Amino acid sequence: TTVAISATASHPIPTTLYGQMFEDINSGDGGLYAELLQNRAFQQVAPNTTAALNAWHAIGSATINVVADPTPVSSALPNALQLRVPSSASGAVGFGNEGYWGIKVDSTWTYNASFYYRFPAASAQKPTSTVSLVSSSGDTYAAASVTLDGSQTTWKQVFVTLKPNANAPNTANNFAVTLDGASARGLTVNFAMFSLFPPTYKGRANGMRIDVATALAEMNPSFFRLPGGNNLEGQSTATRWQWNATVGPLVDRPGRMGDWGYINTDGLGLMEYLYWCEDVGMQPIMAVWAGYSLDGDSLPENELAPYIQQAADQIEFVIGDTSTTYGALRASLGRAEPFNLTYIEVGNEDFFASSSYIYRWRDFYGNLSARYPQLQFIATTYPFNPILTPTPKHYDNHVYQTPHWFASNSFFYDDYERNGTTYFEGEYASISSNASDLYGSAATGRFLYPTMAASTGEAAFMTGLERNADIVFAASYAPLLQNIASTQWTPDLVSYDAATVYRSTSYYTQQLFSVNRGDEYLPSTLPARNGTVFWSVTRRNSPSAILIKVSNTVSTPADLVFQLPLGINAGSSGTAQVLQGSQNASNTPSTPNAVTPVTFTISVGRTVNYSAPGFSVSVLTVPIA
Ligand SMILES: [NH3+][C@H]1C[C@H](O)[C@@H](O)[C@@H]1CO
Repeated sequence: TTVAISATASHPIPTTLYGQMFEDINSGDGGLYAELLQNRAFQQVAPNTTAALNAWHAIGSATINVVADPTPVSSALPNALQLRVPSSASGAVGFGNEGYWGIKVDSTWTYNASFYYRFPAASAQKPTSTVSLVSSSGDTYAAASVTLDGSQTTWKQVFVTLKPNANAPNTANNFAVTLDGASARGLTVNFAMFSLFPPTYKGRANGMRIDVATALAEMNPSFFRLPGGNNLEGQSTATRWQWNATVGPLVDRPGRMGDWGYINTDGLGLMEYLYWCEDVGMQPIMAVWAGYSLDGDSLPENELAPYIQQAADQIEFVIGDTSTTYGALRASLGRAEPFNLTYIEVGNEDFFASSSYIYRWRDFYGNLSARYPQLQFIATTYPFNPILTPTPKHYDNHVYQTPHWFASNSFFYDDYERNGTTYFEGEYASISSNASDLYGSAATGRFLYPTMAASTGEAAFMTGLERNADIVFAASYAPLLQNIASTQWTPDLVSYDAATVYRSTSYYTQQLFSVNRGDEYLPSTLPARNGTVFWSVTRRNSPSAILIKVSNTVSTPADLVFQLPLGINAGSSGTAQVLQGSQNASNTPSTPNAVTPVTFTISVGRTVNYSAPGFSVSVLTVPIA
């Protein structure tokens, strides 16, 4: 196939074209958010239940129980862990936390631990507690002593640093707090708001896990959609995500039952998201809750006002100057300067509640755009179905489909009317080989991890996003992250356990496109709409180059001859970065590097001759003078 490349760009590649969709779907707690202790503050649990002790266990003859403390550490955290030492105790007594399905012990790290304690009944005792990192088989990697003062009947926070003396061979390790039983007989001590942090990405306080954050940053993302997805919406109005519950001291954050079946600590809150965006160089695409929750309830129009106000307050917190109420709150939390914000997403997937969105959009958009005319608002129903007023300038399209669908819909946006509307392809992924059961199990075709069929299908679709980037301003694969020990949705772009990050074939696909996006689109001979090989050509300003992306979605190699535009001064060689594997090849925890990009030199003349291997994603870089 010969592909003639035009010298005249048709449209710029928006700087926002590639980014990330985030929500806590085992992606925040136990994932990107670096807190190592699970159920660290006994949030949203019923006292005196076994479930309240999730991830905690007693050590020695101690008994532990989650109690509703009569004088709680804060109104947000009513529960405490109560340790009772039997009168006959001897040896170590206390409790441990297993982390998020394990704790990585790294001897190069300094861990920061903290907790609150108080004695419900004053005691003359001043027992020494040992705070430690121990293997489940009893090896102590790090330990520090903290005296617990029996006269302390009100809450006192203590801090220790832990420096392991060795790397643990695996993640079967616990955080532990113990007393010497013999010297603590009969004592009762209450504890609250534990925390154990490793070093964080860019050293940010209350920040992100370095290895996961690094994998995400290495995609060169330009935006970060937050806080969801379904996890914005709540199973009910009462359990929706509320920005104001996620900012301020951790001890004041109540947490919430997330929409993926587990409690969110909200330690990763709005301010942490915004600092994260800055640390990586992304702009937020920030969602506001818009009156619909996943139980199917839409608020009636006459009840929207307080929620519109809460959304306005959320925006004020982000961009208000310090003379505003919530700009001042932000300043009081250490950040006087407003954050960068352009895009607001109004709700999530409101095609599930299109009829109420007619008034919900009208009122949320109407109020918020009047207050913040400089912001861009994104609607989440199907484009122009139903008709919304005022007419949205932007829509968020989502699609979960088969590899074949993606390869067959590379021209999805070519047929879109050019009427001033621009589109956010906010969630897309090849998730199953079974078109008639997309959301089924692995047994019926669901992908547990992306495969090369999935990734080349996505890449074919992405060449279409670049060709139509005059109306597509942003695109992101979803979901972004999963903890393989507790998964809510597959496949995901990046997977991890307590020790290791696994980059999928779709991760490398996203990375190849995002890192090599170029600045303007160069039209070229169109691929066949119903073909199997797809390409996109862009020009990059600095360093000056022509970038040719190719996806081959079938097993037979594709011989391509790219005719460089006349008048450009290409050198005699370029590079090819190629991700290639068999149809079902996949990077998994057992085969983490089955398919990784390789780079090699290609010869360049008036043409670039390239044979795209079967099931491959390629980026050809042709430097131009
Ligand atoms: N059902 C998907 C659509 C929703 O917006 C996300 O939360 C889910 C996983 O990406």
